[in-house]
Amino acid sequence: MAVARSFTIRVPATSANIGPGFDVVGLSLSLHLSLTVNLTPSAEKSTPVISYSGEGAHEVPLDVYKNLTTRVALYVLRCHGISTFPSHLTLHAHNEIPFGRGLGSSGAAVIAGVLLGNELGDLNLSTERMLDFALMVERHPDNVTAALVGGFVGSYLRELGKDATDAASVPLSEVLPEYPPNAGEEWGRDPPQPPTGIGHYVRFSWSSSIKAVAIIPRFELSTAKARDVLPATYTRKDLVFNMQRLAVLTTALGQTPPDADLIYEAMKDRVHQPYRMTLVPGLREVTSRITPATHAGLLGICLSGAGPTILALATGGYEEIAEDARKLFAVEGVQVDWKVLSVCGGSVVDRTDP
Ligand SMILES: Nc1ncnc2c1ncn2[C@@H]1O[C@H](COP(=O)(O)OP(=O)(O)O)[C@@H](O)[C@H]1O
Ligand SMILES: N[C@@H](CCOP(=O)(O)O)C(=O)O
Repeated sequence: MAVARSFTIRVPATSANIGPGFDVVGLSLSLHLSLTVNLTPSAEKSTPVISYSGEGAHEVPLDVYKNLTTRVALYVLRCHGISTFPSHLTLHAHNEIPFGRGLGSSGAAVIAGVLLGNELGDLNLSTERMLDFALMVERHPDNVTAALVGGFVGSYLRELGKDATDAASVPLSEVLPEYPPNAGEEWGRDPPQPPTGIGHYVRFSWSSSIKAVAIIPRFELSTAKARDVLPATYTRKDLVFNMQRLAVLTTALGQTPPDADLIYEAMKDRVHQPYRMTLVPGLREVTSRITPATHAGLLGICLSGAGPTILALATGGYEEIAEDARKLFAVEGVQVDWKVLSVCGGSVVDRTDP
């Protein structure tokens, strides 16, 4: 019988897009989802026990077949021929990442699940392979890549051949079935294996003088809903507008001292933010009225991920930026909380001997 062991998994929050980099760039930020995992292998079968504290505690399912993290872990295990969780598994999640605010809570839950599956199955998967698994669930690479590898990261999805495209396009319900097999039965169909090498990434430099002020409205906006408002096609003018800015931004945020004139303009976007204005009252006012001219220290300001959080990148003046954003949101009837965050490292697994 395997020996008892425990380990922890720590995954950061992320802010995706940073203005023009829709579905391309992400930043890992200093709020974390932490899992403490204990295993006391035993011949007796038992269902894993999950406990949970922090953000989302009142709404997150504690059933392993419904919880996003454990469903992803089970998907990874099943793809390696392991159809159940080990017996006597207890899992405590402590979460600092608010749900549905554009700070990558679901991406963090998915990465935590991939890391959990990798550890429980002793699979020794490479970072690239773990990314493949994450991308079968969260199908835009910006959050999951930044959450896994950390820092300021750009990524693309490889163009897949027909078979690999079909494999990567199976419905989420087949990747993550929400039900266990009946007692004594096996799972039905084999889970869809991720194609190899779906996502590719590069880490950009990040100036350590820059902090991120997250202004977090007290309402949730699901990423799915915020993607539904986006158009299917764009004009060449709008695409060129974004590509010009993104090319400059990825280098400008690594320079010390950062150039506010360059960055403020380079964080503008025409691909997602204009369409999401209707979903985030106050977005237009906050992003247009808080500028380097009105707020010393501000470099640029944008919607964080799919929103509703607004991310201000700055070298100082954090409280003034956040409090003025709070007042602008209040005019629209939106209450907010705010935090000053640092760009941090990626996910960490800490194995401790019992
Ligand atoms: N730690 C977690 N454990 C389980 N499910 C989670 C966790 N974090 C997020 N989720 C799920 O992801 C949903 C939020 O995802 P999404 O709409 O993409 O917003 P965002 O990723 O911007 O926070 C939550 O409502 C919840 O269902
Ligand atoms: N590129 C995605 C990013 C979604 O990030 P989230 O943190 O809101 O889940 C998008 O803009 O839809």
